[in-house]
Amino acid sequence: MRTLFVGAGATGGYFGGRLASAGKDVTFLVRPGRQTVLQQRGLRIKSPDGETVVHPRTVTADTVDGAYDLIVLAVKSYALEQALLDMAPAVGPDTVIVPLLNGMRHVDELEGAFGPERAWGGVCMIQATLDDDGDVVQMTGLHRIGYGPLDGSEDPRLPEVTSALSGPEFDSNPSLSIVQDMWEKWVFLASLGAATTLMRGTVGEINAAPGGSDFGARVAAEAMAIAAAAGHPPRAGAVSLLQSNISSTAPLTSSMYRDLIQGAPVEADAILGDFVAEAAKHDVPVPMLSAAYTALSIYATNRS
Ligand SMILES: NC(=O)C1=CN([C@@H]2O[C@H](COP(=O)(O)OP(=O)(O)OC[C@H]3O[C@@H](n4cnc5c(N)ncnc54)[C@H](OP(=O)(O)O)[C@@H]3O)[C@@H](O)[C@H]2O)C=CC1
Ligand SMILES: CC(C)(CO)C(=O)C(=O)O
Repeated sequence: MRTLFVGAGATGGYFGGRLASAGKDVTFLVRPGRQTVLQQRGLRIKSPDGETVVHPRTVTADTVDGAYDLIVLAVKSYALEQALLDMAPAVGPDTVIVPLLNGMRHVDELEGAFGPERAWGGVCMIQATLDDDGDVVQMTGLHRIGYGPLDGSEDPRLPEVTSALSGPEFDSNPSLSIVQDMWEKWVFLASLGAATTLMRGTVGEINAAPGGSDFGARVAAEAMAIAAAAGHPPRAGAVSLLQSNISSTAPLTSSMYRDLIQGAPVEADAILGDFVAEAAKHDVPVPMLSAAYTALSIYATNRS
């Protein structure tokens, strides 16, 4: 399958780079600055297991070369609007689009732009970032991608998409319950994101501080209550994953926390703003999550 990754940052660069390295037909839609870095240094992935470099095919918005079978969307929520315009020439009648963004708002935007027959759901679990050289750094051994049709149907394109997104180097999961998977990921990330950004520390640091473990447990309980009220109560596996991570003593972070401490833009509206709004819709009290959203909104205003 001719596959286009939109964005070659931490997530797109990691999963697309691994697939390119495994010989899959992968192209990256990038902006000119990123294209120069990839041309000069290659796409380097630094992981706990070592370093890999690939020299992938890239296009920019003005050189998109026709329709792709599969598009993996890997930009931040605040870059979505422009990315949807830039990728439009790559969308054909049978294109499948798999987003890796956190939150849920991009689902409506994708369906609105390209139709429900092309917009699928997607999630990724990884802790990754770009370093000062523009190399992708995978910080832990976690690397999993999930995808599937939003209506949970056995779409005939699923086996081919699965094959296109499967490489030897990461876990790849086709799913017939992708909306539930995305909600569970949202609960997980909103909890980790709210806790780490409000407390300005890693999960391990929070749990080592007085009151920290109680705080983490309250944040997680609020997040699970929102999902339950919205009709997506986390399943047992998701509950235990969240509970074990939020009470961890390890230096776990979230992409939003890493962005915050680097002074970069944060996805506060898409990850916490929409989540808090969902709570209000269902009259679920969420004082901890609201406080985290307020704090991030102040940060966002002050940096603009
Ligand atoms: N990092 C992580 O550990 C995880 C992140 N996520 C989620 O994945 C999503 C992507 O995050 P992440 O990969 O970390 O973000 P990054 O900022 O690392 O990468 C995003 C990339 O998108 C590129 N981009 C933005 N607009 C366009 C455009 N119009 N055309 C082409 N490229 C564009 C940026 O390029 P440029 O260099 O030009 O700015 C940047 O390299 C987010 O929603 C995040 O929450 C999910 C799980 C884990
Ligand atoms: C919580 C985590 C690390 C899981 O992939 C994540 O999605 C993020 O930090 O954006």
